[in-house]
Amino acid sequence: MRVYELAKELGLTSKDLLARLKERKIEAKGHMASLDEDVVKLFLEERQARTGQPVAVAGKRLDSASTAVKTRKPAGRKEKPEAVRKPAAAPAEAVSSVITQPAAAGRGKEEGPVPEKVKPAAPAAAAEPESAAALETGLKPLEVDVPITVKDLAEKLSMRTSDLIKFLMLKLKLLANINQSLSHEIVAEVLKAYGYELVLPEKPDEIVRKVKKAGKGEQWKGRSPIVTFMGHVDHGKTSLLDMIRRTKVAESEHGGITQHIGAYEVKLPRGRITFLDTPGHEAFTAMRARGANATDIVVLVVAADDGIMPQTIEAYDHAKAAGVPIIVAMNKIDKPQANVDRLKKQLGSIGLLPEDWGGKTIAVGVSAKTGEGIDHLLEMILLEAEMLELKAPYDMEASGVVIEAKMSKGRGPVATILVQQGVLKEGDFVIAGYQSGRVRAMFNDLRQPIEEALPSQPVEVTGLSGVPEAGDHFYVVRDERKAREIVEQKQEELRRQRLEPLHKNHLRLEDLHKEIKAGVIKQLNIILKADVQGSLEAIEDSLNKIGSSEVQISVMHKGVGPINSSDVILADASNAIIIGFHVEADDQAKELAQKEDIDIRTYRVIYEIFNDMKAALEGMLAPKIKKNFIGRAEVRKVFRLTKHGIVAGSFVKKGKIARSAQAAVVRNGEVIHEGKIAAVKRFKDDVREVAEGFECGISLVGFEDIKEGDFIDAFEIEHIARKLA
Ligand SMILES: Nc1nc2c(ncn2[C@@H]2O[C@H](COP(=O)(O)OP(=O)(O)OP(=O)(O)O)[C@@H](O)[C@H]2O)c(=O)[nH]1
Repeated sequence: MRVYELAKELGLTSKDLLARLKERKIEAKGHMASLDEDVVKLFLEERQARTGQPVAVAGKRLDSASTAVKTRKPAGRKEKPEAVRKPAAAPAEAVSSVITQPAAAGRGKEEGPVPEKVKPAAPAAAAEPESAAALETGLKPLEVDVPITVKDLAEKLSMRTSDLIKFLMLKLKLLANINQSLSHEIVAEVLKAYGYELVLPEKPDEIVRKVKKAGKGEQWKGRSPIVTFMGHVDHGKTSLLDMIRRTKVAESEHGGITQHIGAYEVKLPRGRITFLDTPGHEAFTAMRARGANATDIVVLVVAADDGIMPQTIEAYDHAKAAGVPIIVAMNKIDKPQANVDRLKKQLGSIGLLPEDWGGKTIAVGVSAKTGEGIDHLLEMILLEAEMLELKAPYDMEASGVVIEAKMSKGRGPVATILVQQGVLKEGDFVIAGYQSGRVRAMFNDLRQPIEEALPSQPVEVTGLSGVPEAGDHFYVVRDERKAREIVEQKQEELRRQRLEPLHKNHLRLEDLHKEIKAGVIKQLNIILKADVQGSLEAIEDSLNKIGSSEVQISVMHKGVGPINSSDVILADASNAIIIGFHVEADDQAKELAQKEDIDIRTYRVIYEIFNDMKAALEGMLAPKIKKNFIGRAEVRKVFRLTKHGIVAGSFVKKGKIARSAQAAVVRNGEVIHEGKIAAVKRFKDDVREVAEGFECGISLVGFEDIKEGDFIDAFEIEHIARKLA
């Protein structure tokens, strides 16, 4: 862990922390200096003594089995289900907080968990209590592979299916049929009511990975840094990568034009660098969300003639969320319009003040056209890499991540993979995502056949049974029979996942208090989108005032414009809530948010945001009103009728438009009006609602400025009972 990271964790500036280190005669050269694990532990323990905050570090791993320092992963909720994560720290309520149906919010503790007529019978396969954690909660562990259908769960609990359905309906307010599959959160809730604690069986992958986890006995050696370029469109990522490849790879002993495999290595006198050619920050975050942390350093490319643009900030936030060090490449300095000073000032304004201006960010002027500054940039990358002291175990079976994969006509499935640990050898049997196979041939980035690939080395492999996905993990399995078994089980798992269970993974404001109480989160992550820059600042200012020593709001990303899918992906990866002020989510984002279960809240008034967030943080009450989207109509023609005033001749594109609903008028992605619907008409008749695919006339109360091309979104307002702490 480095000085600035620990400082951030402790809520200090790097300068303050350096001063404290100095007081204790602990040597640290600057904010980038690496700290001894014992030092980190010391500071964290002191904090614990002071504040009671556990000795845990957000998002960072302290790699040592010996130290008592625990790791907390901010985005880890998805991978680690409540019940297995920490039964002792996540008691009853934490589990019950994750039920999808908002109606469940009104459930009180006083309601007994076991329905009157549904008496639990002894389960068929209850395991013996094995852990001290289990003893504390008084629940018996029961292994259930989730998702599981209602029918199978009933069988497991030796109860009648109809009784389980009744229980789900009465107690969890879930309507489920017997073939409905239930997510682990719901299963955990059911089990708890019957005196059991959900224990998930180990996944085949995990078993193998556990065996493969590098131990102390392994031989750890240095490895080269893996670098990703990110930035605004057209700022020159591809050109820079090309320039580096042309000048550096072609210069190397092999010469000639190189083959593009989505990643390549550059050899320099001081060391090697692996460049990943990912298509953008969304891919970067999507990979990270799947646990494929394939990047050590991000180079943020900003064109010096254009300056910082929305996607620059987006890329920066994605890199920041990943906790990856950032180097800025100020590109296109050959252009007469390039203004490096202006760019440095802008960088300062977003928290990336360059070193030569007194800041901490390495910012290098480059030109992908003339090659100026490229050597310096590479040098800086290597310098940063040295600070990171990147290491990997070598003498073990290889594992890593798939960068890209495709089906080749002549060669079958071809995957570019990045070895992260161990040495991959020709003939190794590998599992990659849902595919497996023996490595038939391997090629380096120059398309030369090789027999071995070392950590940090990108290679193209052939021989897999099918095409894996980018971000999939791969690993070598010695026992081929076992490997096939694992792949079969994984495919079965995939099949079950596709059953799309009723589930809930992400944080909703309503759950916040319980999560805080359970010690699961201490920070409410927010992604903020607004129609204008001024509002962003005002909202962030007011949000910053809410936090207490116990809980805080952290704005992970903010930007002007509609909520897009990149925001949703970031929210997914960082377990954030999205807040829109005078903006709506675009269709893609809405769909993705629904799929990933991301909470998107839109507001018209700043103090409502403030109030909701404050209430949420205090854990006093859930927001009282919830807007449920029910449909969208596109305005095709606007009429004026003598009796009814302005009527929007519309076509219902999605869902339905109901007379009783609340309406929002959306123009160019921005909400310009919200209010009641006055009437919905089919031809001349007033109707209660109009369904998808039909035309209708809509008039709104107190709003006549409707235009062709506007959208009218209909919402049903749901009142949710207040919950007290
Ligand atoms: N003059 C000048 N032009 C550059 C430089 N770098 C890139 N360009 C030009 O800028 C344009 C965009 O460059 P790309 O490399 O495609 O930009 P990109 O960031 O990869 O763009 P996307 O992949 O679309 O996100 C191209 O026309 C390049 O020729 C540079 O240093 N100087």
